[in-house]
Amino acid sequence: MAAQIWGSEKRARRRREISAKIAQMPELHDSKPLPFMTREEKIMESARKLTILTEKMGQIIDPTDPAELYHLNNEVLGLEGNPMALHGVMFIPALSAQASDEQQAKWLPRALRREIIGTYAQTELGHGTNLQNLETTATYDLATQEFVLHTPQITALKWWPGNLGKSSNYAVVVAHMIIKAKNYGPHPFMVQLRDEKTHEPLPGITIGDIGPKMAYNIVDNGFLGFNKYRIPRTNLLMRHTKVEADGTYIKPPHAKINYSAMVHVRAYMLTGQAIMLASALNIATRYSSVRRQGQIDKSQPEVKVLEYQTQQHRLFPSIARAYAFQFAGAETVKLYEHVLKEMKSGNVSLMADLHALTSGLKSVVTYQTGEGIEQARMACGGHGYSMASYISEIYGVAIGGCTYEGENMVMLLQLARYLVKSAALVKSGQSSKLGPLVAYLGVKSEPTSLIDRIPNSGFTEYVKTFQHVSKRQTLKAADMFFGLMEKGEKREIAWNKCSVELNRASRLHTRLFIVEAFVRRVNEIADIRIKEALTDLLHLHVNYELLDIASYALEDGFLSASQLDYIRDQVYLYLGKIRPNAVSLLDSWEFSDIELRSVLGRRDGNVYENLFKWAKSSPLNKTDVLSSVTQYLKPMMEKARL
Ligand SMILES: CCCCCCCC/C=C\CCCCCCCCCC(=O)SCCNC(=O)CCNC(=O)[C@H](O)C(C)(C)COP(=O)(O)OP(=O)(O)OC[C@H]1O[C@@H](n2cnc3c(N)ncnc32)[C@H](O)[C@@H]1OP(=O)(O)O
Ligand SMILES: Cc1cc2nc3c(=O)[nH]c(=O)nc-3n(C[C@H](O)[C@H](O)[C@H](O)COP(=O)(O)OP(=O)(O)OC[C@H]3O[C@@H](n4cnc5c(N)ncnc54)[C@H](O)[C@@H]3O)c2cc1C
Repeated sequence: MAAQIWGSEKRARRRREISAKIAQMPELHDSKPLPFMTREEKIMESARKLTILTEKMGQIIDPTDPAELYHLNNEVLGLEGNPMALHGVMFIPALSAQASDEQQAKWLPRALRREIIGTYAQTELGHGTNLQNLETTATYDLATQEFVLHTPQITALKWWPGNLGKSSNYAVVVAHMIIKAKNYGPHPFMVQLRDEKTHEPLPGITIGDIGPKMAYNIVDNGFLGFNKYRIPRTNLLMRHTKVEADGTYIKPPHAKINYSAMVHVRAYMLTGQAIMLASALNIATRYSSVRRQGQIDKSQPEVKVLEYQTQQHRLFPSIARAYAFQFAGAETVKLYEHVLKEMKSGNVSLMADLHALTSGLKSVVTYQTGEGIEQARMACGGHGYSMASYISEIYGVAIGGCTYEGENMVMLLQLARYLVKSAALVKSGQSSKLGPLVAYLGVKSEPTSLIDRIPNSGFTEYVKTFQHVSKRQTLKAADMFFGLMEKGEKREIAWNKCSVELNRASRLHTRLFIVEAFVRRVNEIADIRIKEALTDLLHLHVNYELLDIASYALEDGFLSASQLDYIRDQVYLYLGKIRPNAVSLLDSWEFSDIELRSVLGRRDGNVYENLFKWAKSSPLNKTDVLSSVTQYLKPMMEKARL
C-alpha cells in the first residue's frame, strides 16, 4: 500500500531507508518537544538542524530528488516551517521558470549551494489577490540602465512573504514595471536585500518579521519596503519578458507566464495537504483504537471508541479523501511538469487548462483537508485539544493553504471563468472544441441516474452522476450569467451576481476530477489485496461524496429518494467494511513517530503513559510553586482571609 501512496516500491523503500537513517542521527531530532519551545527557540532549533542538513544531506537523500527532499524536510524540520521554507518552495522554482539561461547560470548554483537564501515577495499590506493593483513600482532609468524599486505608501509594503523577515538575503520581488511612463504590469525582479557578509539590510531597504501567526511560526513571514532602491536592468527575470538597454519591451508568449511560481506551489501543495490530512487521521485513528469509553452492549466491557459508527463516520470518509487527494495530486504534478517543460520551450497552449485545474483543486483540497483535520481533532475528545496530540498545529498549518497561493473563493472563480467559456462552446454547438477535462460538458446524459439499477456497473454510474450534476450546475450558472448580461447588466456586475453559483460549479467540477483520479488509480492496480482494500475505500468515497452533494442530483430528479437510501446504506456498509483495515490504511503512509510529533498518536499505543510523561516534562512543572502564585495569587488569598 505504501508503494501506491508514494508512487512506487522504490519510493516507499527509500522513505523507509531515509527515516531509518534519521532515527540514528540524534543531532537531527527535536531537542525537546516543539510545543514547549518559544518562537525564538523553535527558530533557533530549526536553523541548527538546517545547517546540519546542509552538511549531511547527501549522506541521507538524493538532494536532486524533490520527493526525498520533502520527506527529509518533514521528518527533520517538520511542518511548522523552517528558515529556508520559501527558498525551495518558490524562490528556486521562480528562478528556474522565469530567469534566462544566463541569469540562471549566475544565481541558481549559488541558491542551490545555499550561498544565498531567497524568498518570493509579491503580496503587499494592501493587496494580495488583485495583482494588477499591487503598488510597488520598478521604474526604468534609461540613463543608468537600472530599475528603481519604490514603496510609495504604507499599503505598498510587501507583507507576508515567508522567511522574508529575518532569514532571506535575496528575493524575487514582484513589482509594476514602468518604462518611459508606461506601466507594463507586475513583473518579477531578482533583488538583493541584505549584505552577504553582515546580513544587515542594504541602504534603501526596510525589512522585518510580521509577528506570530495562527501556526507556521518557525517561518519569519516578513514586511519589506523600498526607498528608491536601484537594481541593474538585468535583474528583471528575462526568460519570457525582456527589456533592452534602450527601454524596448519584448512581451512574453503568454500574459500570465510570470505567474508560474504560484502554479508550481498550487500543483505541489495537494500532496502536501494529503500528507497533513493523513497525519492527523493517523493520530486520531490510532488513538481511537486504544481509547475505551462506554459500552455498545451493556453486558459487554467498554469498547474502543473506533467501534462507534459515529466515530467511523467522522474519520473514514476523510481517510478516503486523503488517498483521493494523494492520487489526484500525483496526476497534477505530472501534468505540471509536462506543461513546465513545454512552457520553457515556448509552447503555452496548456497553461489555461493547468491554471483552471490547479485553481479548483487547491481550493477544494485545502478546504476539505481543514474539515477532516478538525474532525480528527474532535474525535480525540479532550486529548485532541492538547498540544500533545499535535493536531491543532497540523490544522493551523494546513488551513493556511485556503489563503496562500490565492484565496480559495478567488481561485474557484478562476476555474469558473474556464467553465463558463466551456459552457459557451457547448451552447454554440462547438463541443468538439472542449478540452479533455471538460469534454463531459458536451455529452448528453441519461434522463436519470442508473446507480443501483445496473448490476456490476462498478463505478461507472457514479462517475456519470457526478458528471451530470457538475454539467448541470455549470450550464445553470453560465445561463444565469449570460441571462443577466442579455438583460443589460455589465459583465463584471453580472459575474458578481452569479459568483456563488459559479463557485458551486467549480467545486462540483473539481470533486468530479478527484473521484475520477481515484477511479483511474484503482483500475491500474494489479495486486489483488491492495485493489480490494482500495476498492472498499473508493466505494465509501463515491457514496459519501455523492450523499454530500445529493441536493444537486435530487432537484432535477436525476436521483430518486430510493437511490439516495441505497447510497446512504452503502456508506454504512463500507464504514463497517473499512473498520478492520482503518489503522492499517493510515499506518501504510509510514509516518515515523519523529515525523508525526504526536504523543497521542505514537506507534506503540502507550497513550496514557506517554501523556503523563509529557505533562510532567512541561516547563510549568519544573517547580511546585510558580512565581505567579507567590507574587499575585498567594497575597490575594491571604488578603481575602484577613
Ligand atoms: C514531492 C515534492 C512535494 C513538495 C510539496 C511542497 C508543498 C508544500 C506543502 C505544504 C508546505 C507549506 C508551504 C507553505 C508555502 C507558502 C507559500 C505561499 C506563497 C504565496 O502565497 S505567494 C503569493 C500568492 N498569491 C496569489 O496566489 C495571488 C492570487 N492572485 C492571482 O493569482 C491573480 O491575481 C488572479 C489569477 C486571481 C487574477 O489575475 P489577473 O492578472 O488579474 O488576471 P484575470 O484578469 O483575472 O484573468 C485574466 C486571464 O488570465 C488567466 N490566468 C490567470 N492566472 C493564470 C495562470 N497562472 N496561468 C494561466 N492563465 C492564467 C485567467 O484565467 C484569465 O483567462 P481568461 O481571460 O478567462 O481566458
Ligand atoms: C501562511 C501564509 C504564507 C504566505 N506566504 C506568502 C509568500 O511567501 N509570498 C507572498 O507574496 N505572499 C504570501 N502570503 C500571502 C497570500 O498569498 C495572500 O494572503 C493571499 O493571496 C490572499 O490575499 P489577501 O491576503 O490579499 O486576501 P484578500 O484578497 O484581501 O481576501 C479577503 C477576502 O476577500 C475576498 N476577495 C478578494 N478578492 C475577491 C474577488 N475578486 N472576488 C471575490 N472575493 C474576493 C476573498 O475571498 C476573502 O474572503 C502568505 C499568506 C499566508 C497566510
